[in-house]
Amino acid sequence: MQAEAGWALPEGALCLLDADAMQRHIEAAAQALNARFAGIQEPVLMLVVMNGGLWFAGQLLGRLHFPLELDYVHLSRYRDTTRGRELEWRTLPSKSLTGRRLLLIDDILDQGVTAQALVEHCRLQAATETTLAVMLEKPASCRLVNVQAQIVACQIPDHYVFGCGMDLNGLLRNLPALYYLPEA
Ligand SMILES: O=P(O)(O)OC[C@H]1O[C@H](OP(=O)(O)OP(=O)(O)O)[C@H](O)[C@@H]1O
Ligand code: HPA
Repeated sequence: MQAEAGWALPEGALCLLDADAMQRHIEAAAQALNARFAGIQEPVLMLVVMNGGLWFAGQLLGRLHFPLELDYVHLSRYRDTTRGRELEWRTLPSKSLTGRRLLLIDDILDQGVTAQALVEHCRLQAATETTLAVMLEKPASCRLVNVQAQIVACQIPDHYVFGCGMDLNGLLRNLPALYYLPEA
């Protein structure tokens, strides 16, 4: 099966959301963020959760109309597999979070372990306020811990998804649409 010239999808891969649908969901999320931060004076510190949050953050950036600074954090649980394991902190933000209004940008809220650890880190660093924005949210029944996203671009069923910044065994993050393998 071929998504577009040059991209060979794995056998059995199905499209969950095409590129146009993804852009519509991202536009709606950008509008929700613009409404949430309308009129702020102090810049929001936007923290991209690498690697998966990079694509969503890139899609959002040109659509956000409030003052912001950009930084990133790198956490990893899946490490080129489709199963979450222990959380590894790879890179902490370079800017101080103390007293800052934070906007965390991640690709997906799945079991919630990554997001919960990050939100807790921000709380311990005495951030003034933390907003978690995710591109995709799986059903609450997937969560191992209690954590909520304030902005969700799109709700999806419980499949391992890839494309739009998310990998399948380390690859295919550059697909502009969202795919899944029914048996994975
Ligand atoms: O809700 P959870 O079950 O904790 O999973 C969500 C996290 O898992 C993925 O990161 P991953 O460990 O795959 O690293 P990556 O972003 O570099 O692919 C994804 O980008 C989220 O950060
Ligand atoms: N796809 C890609 N990365 C992920 C997923 C997923 O479904 N869940 C957690 N990290």
